[in-house]
Amino acid sequence: MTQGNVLAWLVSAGGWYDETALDLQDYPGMGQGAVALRDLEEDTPLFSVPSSLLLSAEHSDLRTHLSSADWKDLVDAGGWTALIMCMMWEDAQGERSRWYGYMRSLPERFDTPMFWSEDDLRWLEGTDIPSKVGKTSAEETYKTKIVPLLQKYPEVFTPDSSATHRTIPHFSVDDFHVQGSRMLSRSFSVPKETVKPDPIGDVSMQSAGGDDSIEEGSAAMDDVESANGSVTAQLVPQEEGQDGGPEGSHAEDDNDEDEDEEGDDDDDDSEADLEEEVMVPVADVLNAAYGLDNAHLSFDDGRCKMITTKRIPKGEQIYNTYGGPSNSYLLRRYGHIDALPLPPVLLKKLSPELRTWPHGNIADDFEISGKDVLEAVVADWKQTRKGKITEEEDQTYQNALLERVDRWLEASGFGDTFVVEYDVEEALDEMIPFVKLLIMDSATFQAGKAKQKIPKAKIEGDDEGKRVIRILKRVMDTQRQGMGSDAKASSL
Ligand SMILES: C[S@@+](CC[C@H](N)C(=O)[O-])C[C@H]1O[C@@H](n2cnc3c(N)ncnc32)[C@H](O)[C@@H]1O
Repeated sequence: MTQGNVLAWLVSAGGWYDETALDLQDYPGMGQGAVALRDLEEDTPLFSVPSSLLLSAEHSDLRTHLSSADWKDLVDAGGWTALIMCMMWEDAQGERSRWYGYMRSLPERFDTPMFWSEDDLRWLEGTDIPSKVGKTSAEETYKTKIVPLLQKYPEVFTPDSSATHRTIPHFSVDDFHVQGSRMLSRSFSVPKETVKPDPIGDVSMQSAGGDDSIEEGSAAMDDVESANGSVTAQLVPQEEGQDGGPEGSHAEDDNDEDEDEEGDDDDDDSEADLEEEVMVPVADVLNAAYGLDNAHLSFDDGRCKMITTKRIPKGEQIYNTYGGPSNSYLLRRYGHIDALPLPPVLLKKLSPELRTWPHGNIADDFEISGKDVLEAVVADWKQTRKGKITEEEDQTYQNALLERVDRWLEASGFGDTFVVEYDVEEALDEMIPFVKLLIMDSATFQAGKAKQKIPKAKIEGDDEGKRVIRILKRVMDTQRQGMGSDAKASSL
């Protein structure tokens, strides 16, 4: 089945779409997308998907084939492991799966860095992307959580003879990556009540997991309260830079940000406990580009409904929103970037050579780790001492810095990563006090500690101010050098 007739499948499975309003077609560089077949006014319903067709760990019948304990283990593996396993299983069910037509429409190949060669990945060095791809941790999850189940339940995990639509072997590690990537680039986060255990399927009551036991990742899509009170969902990150994915379970990385989406971080309980990661058939055929969204998915009356949010002239593409994330996020999860004309106010901030290609993504950012700042402070200190430092002095200095880092983490309300956007003010408001705290003399540090104070984000023209600027410049230079050397290495 092609994506074109996933619409026909939707109707046959109990969904609805307005065949006078939209169809699917290929868009160069984007894959398939939806096109308006006539002028569409704002608030025009395009299609609706009953909640029973949302593909979630709760809705899949897989759990009825495992013992309660094994299902619970799978769910407790965190993140999206259970859903990815269910997707592998549903795909291998062939015609027996309720989602057969949908599964057949999903891509098997992706352009995301997860599938790049080592050589190509070198182009990303100096960015935060390689550390977040998490291929190794995904494969570890596959080995420790998936393989034991495949071995224990060989009949359950034998593909049906009708499941011939795949080129990648069912239940292989490649399948795990493919389903994980499908999920990363297409899943929605919906209110948990939308995905109650299957209302029409034959899910048994033996699940040990139950609704609340599914660990959620932070949302791939954001749920917000719409004007009419229904809950809406976007294919987006909850907040900029908070990314990751199925990968605690599947693929992403081991860093803090991703722990959220992996569901490993239970501290952030409120959203996670209320939301469930699901695949919403057909809603995920819509592409997105910054500022072009003209339709939105909402949940109302037990159905997901795609509705236009603007007038869409006949022949125009119908876009959802992925929430306007940065290009690094887009590339990692979706395999593409937004390269739109940058507004003059941002262009002015770029160096002349960057202005020669005046395109980009206004949500772009990059991360500077506290460790990089620390290293710049140490390098600056060594330079001012002209290298005349004993090992003992070095140790004492580094220990003092660590105490200050602890103080920063306790008292500043900020973390140990600084996110720099086009508007650098916010990052500087965090980095300047951090650097000042690291370089201040011991008496001032102790006095500030006693008064529970953190330095202000203000630079004076005195020696301290000059030193702060020198250190920040060093941090930026180091970042830039990292990128330059990657490009050189890659072109060899
Ligand atoms: C939710 S799916 C949309 C349907 C997809 N085009 C397809 O053919 O299945 C998201 C994927 O569509 C593609 N895509 C979406 N928006 C895009 C854009 N603005 N530019 C390039 N590719 C885009 C990316 O491959 C992304 O991973």
